[in-house]
Amino acid sequence: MPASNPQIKLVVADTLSAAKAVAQIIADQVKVKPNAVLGLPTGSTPIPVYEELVKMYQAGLIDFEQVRTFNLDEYVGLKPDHPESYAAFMAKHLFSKINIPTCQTHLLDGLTPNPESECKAYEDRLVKEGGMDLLFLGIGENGHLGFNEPFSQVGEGTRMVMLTVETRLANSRFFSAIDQVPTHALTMGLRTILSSKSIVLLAIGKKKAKAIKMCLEGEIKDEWPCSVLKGHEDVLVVCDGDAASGM
Ligand SMILES: N[C@@H]1[C@@H](O)[C@H](O)[C@@H](COP(=O)(O)O)O[C@@H]1O
Repeated sequence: MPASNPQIKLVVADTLSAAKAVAQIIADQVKVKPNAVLGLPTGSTPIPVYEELVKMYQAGLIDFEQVRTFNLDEYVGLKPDHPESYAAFMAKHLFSKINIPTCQTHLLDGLTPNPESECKAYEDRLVKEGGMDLLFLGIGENGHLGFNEPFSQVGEGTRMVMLTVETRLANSRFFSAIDQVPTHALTMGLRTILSSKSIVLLAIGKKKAKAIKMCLEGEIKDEWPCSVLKGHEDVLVVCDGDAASGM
């Protein structure tokens, strides 16, 4: 199925093959550049990719010793050991199972008393490390990238944002009730996302079909943050048939 924007490449595969394809892209990047800087997402979509990377590591097919990572986002107000913090998610699904030194994994501090300086320091650290070589993205049902909700601006960097009710509702499946879902988050901005040298986005399931359509087709629209990817020259979107069914 060709993408209407010739700059964005699209691959449609079954769910497991899609996750394996993304893991292979990450492994290939690390093979070419052992100290690659990777941008990483959370959510349910990346879990099979992280499982695949762990298997590759255990089989001696990938070495994370020199890799550096920057996570896309973090909830405000959750302690790093809260099971739904993104710090805990990354430790559980990836970092505790591979040989990456902790000092090379970067996450925004959701407990910071000064979000502005925390976000600026995060951007500065990313620049100091040479910027992202490869950013792996998931996507929200409303087209959010990281926590850049609809009407985020393309010029925005890492910052604190308020979450939409629909995002809190979508993510409430991980919490005991919607009022337990944080109202704010720290997130890389769309400008930060677009600064990555290459981007691979994985989308699985019918609920992502509209967002994927807006990502690949038509103009860049403020209501659909994912549509800004049309402005980047090296984006690969990997989908299952359901996520690609809107096109
Ligand atoms: N901040 C994250 C996003 O980075 C992620 O892409 C999205 C989709 O999650 P899932 O893969 O569970 O659908 O969820 C959260 O809101």
